[in-house]
Amino acid sequence: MFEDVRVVVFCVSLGDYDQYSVDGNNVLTNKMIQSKRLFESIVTHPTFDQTDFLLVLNKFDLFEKKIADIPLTQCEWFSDFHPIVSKNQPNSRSNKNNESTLAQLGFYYIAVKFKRLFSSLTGRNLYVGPPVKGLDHNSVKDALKYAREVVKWDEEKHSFGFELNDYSMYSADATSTFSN
Ligand SMILES: Nc1nc2c(ncn2[C@@H]2O[C@H](COP(=O)(O)OP(=O)(O)OP(=O)(O)O)[C@@H](O)[C@H]2O)c(=O)[nH]1
Repeated sequence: MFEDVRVVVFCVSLGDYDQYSVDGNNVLTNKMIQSKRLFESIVTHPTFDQTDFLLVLNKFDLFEKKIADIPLTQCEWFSDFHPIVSKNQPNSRSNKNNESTLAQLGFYYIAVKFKRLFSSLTGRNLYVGPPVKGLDHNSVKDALKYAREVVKWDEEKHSFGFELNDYSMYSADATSTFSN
């Protein structure tokens, strides 16, 4: 842990929502819930009380395949995920009609979950990058580029002395799509 960190990049595997492993107390726990607990402990650490956080949701390729067969509600934290998906392409990975796929809706829902959690714990805004496919070099590059933008916005905020709007491309503003 370093004290001069400008932005903390917190990485979560989207495929963890139906995975379980034994936690520190020897209890079999959902891996997304484990990530949530780690997230809670890190974002509330006094070292980071002025630090921006960027959430990177990884393994989107696996998530696209998995969510077609295994409902997101498998994870207790996501029990209120009831998306309205077009009958024409409920699980499609293509997006020909500009309609969101189930995986995109799931991604967005998880991003909002983390954003609300972060804001309830810190009173600040969590940045969320675009979905990442870790095996795709360009996808990782885009996530890192986004992290640099967050640092740049933070510098501008301080030099101009005003609060920037939430530039996060998956901001919590459009949360009406989902119930909380
Ligand atoms: N398909 C896919 N594989 C990925 C992606 N990102 C990383 N991996 C692969 O995932 C493997 C390691 O990642 P994890 O299994 O998450 O590593 P870990 O956190 O040590 O493992 P767990 O604690 O078991 O989750 C490597 O084989 C990576 O190549 C991704 O976005 N998509």
